[in-house]
Amino acid sequence: MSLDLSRVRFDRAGRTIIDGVDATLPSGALTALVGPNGAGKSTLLHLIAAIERADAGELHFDGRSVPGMRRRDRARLVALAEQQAEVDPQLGVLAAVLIGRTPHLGAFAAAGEHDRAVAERSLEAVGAREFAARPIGSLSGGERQRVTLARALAQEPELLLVDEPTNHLDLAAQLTALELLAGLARDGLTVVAALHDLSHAAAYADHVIVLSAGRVVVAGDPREVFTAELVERVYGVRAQVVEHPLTGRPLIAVAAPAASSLAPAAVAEAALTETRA
Ligand SMILES: Nc1ncnc2c1ncn2[C@@H]1O[C@H](COP(=O)(O)OP(=O)(O)OP(=O)(O)O)[C@@H](O)[C@H]1O
Repeated sequence: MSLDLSRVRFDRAGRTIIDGVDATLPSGALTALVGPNGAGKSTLLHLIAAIERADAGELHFDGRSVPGMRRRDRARLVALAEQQAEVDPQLGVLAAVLIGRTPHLGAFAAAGEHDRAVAERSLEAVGAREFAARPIGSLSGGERQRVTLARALAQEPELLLVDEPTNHLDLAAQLTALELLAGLARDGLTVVAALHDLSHAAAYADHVIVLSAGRVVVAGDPREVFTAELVERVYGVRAQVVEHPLTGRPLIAVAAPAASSLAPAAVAEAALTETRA
């Protein structure tokens, strides 16, 4: 079982934003989607969730076409947690998480005891149970981020997509969120997370996909993918990959390049040129 993307292309405003992406994301694993700003990470998550429709190509999960599914079936299969989720600030946290149960409710049926229990369990999992009775609008950015993830978990999906799950979180909360995602993957959930911190991706992901300018530069085991040369080429920074003194995982140390460095657009083009070569 896997999530398979084949020649996926997406154009917007006369530009090709996702440019022929081929990728196989293993199921029951945490895949990190990394790449510079504007590489297409969020767009790719939107295409996988079928919030946006690809202009070409195919997306299959476990052999089933995700965009081709009935909306309700898809909502049971895939959940997307992203920061920009619009929620009424007056809405209580538990009620907001219960929205995640919608695909599991019968037509016109209200959430029942089971749904409430799932919502509470989801809040518990992200360490946000104590906020259950508060209005969403009263939470800090990091607290809200956790509630967004809880809502996606309450959906009980097979495929969980998370856009920048560590954003707004303090150091300990970042690690807790990543541990949670890695733990869910170990329990069988297929998790795809767009991440900016390459060391986080190296420490927690089973599989990594490096995107640049809408194309896959390289994909595979993070211990093999993250080389200094790759990081320098894709991000235009100086890099060294060393062993993390506490965990033994790869730690990607970066520094600004000399003043004569390439401009970001040239870096993206250089990354892809080398890939094609
Ligand atoms: N509605 C739109 N109209 C025009 N261009 C868009 C639109 N949505 C996204 N883009 C462009 O598509 C590209 C990819 O955007 P996307 O948000 O997927 O990148 P990202 O890798 O998630 O970036 P970031 O790390 O900054 O969040 C960017 O250049 C962006 O400006």
